[in-house]
Amino acid sequence: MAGVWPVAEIRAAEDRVRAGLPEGSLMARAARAIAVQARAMLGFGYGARVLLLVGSGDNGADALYAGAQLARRGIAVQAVAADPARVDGAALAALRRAGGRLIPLERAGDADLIVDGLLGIGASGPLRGALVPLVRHASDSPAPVLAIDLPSGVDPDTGAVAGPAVRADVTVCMGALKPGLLVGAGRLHAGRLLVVDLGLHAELAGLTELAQPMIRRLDEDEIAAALLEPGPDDDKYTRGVVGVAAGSQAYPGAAQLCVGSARLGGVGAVRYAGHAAHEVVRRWPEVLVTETVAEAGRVQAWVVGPGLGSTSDAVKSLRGVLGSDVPAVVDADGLNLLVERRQLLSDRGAATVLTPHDREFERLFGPVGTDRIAAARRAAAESGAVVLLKGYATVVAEPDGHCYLNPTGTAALATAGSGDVLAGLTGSLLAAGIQPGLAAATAAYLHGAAGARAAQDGPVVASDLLPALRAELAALTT
Ligand SMILES: NC(=O)C1=CN([C@@H]2O[C@H](COP(=O)(O)OP(=O)(O)OC[C@H]3O[C@@H](n4cnc5c(N)ncnc54)[C@H](OP(=O)(O)O)[C@@H]3O)[C@@H](O)[C@H]2O)[C@@H](O)CC1
Ligand SMILES: [K+]
Repeated sequence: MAGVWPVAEIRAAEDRVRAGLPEGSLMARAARAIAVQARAMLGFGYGARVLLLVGSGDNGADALYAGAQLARRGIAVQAVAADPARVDGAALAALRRAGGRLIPLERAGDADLIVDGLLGIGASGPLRGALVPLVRHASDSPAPVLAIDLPSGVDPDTGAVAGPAVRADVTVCMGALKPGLLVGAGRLHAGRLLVVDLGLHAELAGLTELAQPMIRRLDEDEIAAALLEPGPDDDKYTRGVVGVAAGSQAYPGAAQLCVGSARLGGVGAVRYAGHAAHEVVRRWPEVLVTETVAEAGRVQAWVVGPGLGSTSDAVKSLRGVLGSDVPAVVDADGLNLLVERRQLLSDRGAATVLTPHDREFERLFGPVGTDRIAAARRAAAESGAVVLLKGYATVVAEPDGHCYLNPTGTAALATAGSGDVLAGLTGSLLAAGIQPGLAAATAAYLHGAAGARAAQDGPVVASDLLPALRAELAALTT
């Protein structure tokens, strides 16, 4: 598990660590790690050309010290400063002693690697002044880009990109993950992430005095551990039964997709309740079908909403599910019906997971804005539900403020029916007994990984996600 830390907490931990170490030693470690990664990206040494983009803070100093190490290895290092009058003097002197040079942008030659040391966690607001042409230069160059700590132009806490921003191939992150590397546009700009251990984690854990960091990124091992494998004594009821109230005469496909993924999350059986029963059974003969939620019998969790429509029967299904005493996932039309029926949520005793995309979120909770983590947390606190805010990097927030940032996913998942698959899978993980926040985060992870797997074979449609999900689950649990 990786903790993800807001800038204020990273600063506080950094101050404590720094206090116990000789002056400059953290920066020396940072520079060493950057130089090692730069050489790995260059693939060769002598004669290679590196261009450093240097800002006026410590991010720029990191770049200059790393550049000095590269220059000592025979690499031709040029540095361009956003403001030559404000670069770190000692770091520039170190670069010069090693043979590197500070030059104006107009004289920068072709480079084999660009190092972005313009802004790190000291960034605030959109890029100003002289930084803009430097970022443009990096975008226009064919050279790969290594960003130090954070791609410049990305907000460290939210991942928002409000103007020009560096698009990195690799980001060497100092000390601890920041939210901006994992969420919003920042995830796209960061490229491959490497974290340099600067000894901050013990301090960060101590600072919060929490068993878990408030924001986490799940890794593959945790996902595998969350997927409870059935034991030899399990029957279809001990493994959990999930109910699906989705689809309608107009949208039977949503029911098929939602049921299709609900079958895969480790449950013993799926019950379907709705007007697409005929289509569901034709596609999935093992599913137990009824017309209404009331007739469906006992389940351990429900999914309600995909393709449900807005008829009086749709409202009945929603009421039936939310009136039950088992966990429920509400998606799509279910979310839209909730807008006028919020008391259905507040009256609930069991857990609820809401899975909105941005427009559905806005109808229920107001605009998402640029801080997706804050938006999901606000909605979770307000509704008392786990909120899974879909996006290129999905955010799952629990009512007490704990969050998961999903590391998997691809733009290929933005396709019709993809959300039906995610909702069904989330419901079956809930029915299998996984805690609501973890179930939602696990479903987002598997859905994203399945999307990436399916995309390897060409353009993805939602039906392709079902075999890809099976393959993903098999790869994780065997
Ligand atoms: N974490 C750790 O343990 C370690 C961290 N280390 C490193 O330190 C970095 C943080 O350094 P930092 O605090 O000096 O801030 P940094 O990001 O260089 O920027 C400050 C400058 O940017 C400017 N500026 C701000 N916004 C701007 C904008 N939108 N557009 C234009 N300019 C803008 C701002 O200008 P001002 O507002 O003052 O006019 C100021 O001059 C961190 O990311 C990591 O690389 C490692 O060395 C070792 C251990
Ligand atoms: K940077």
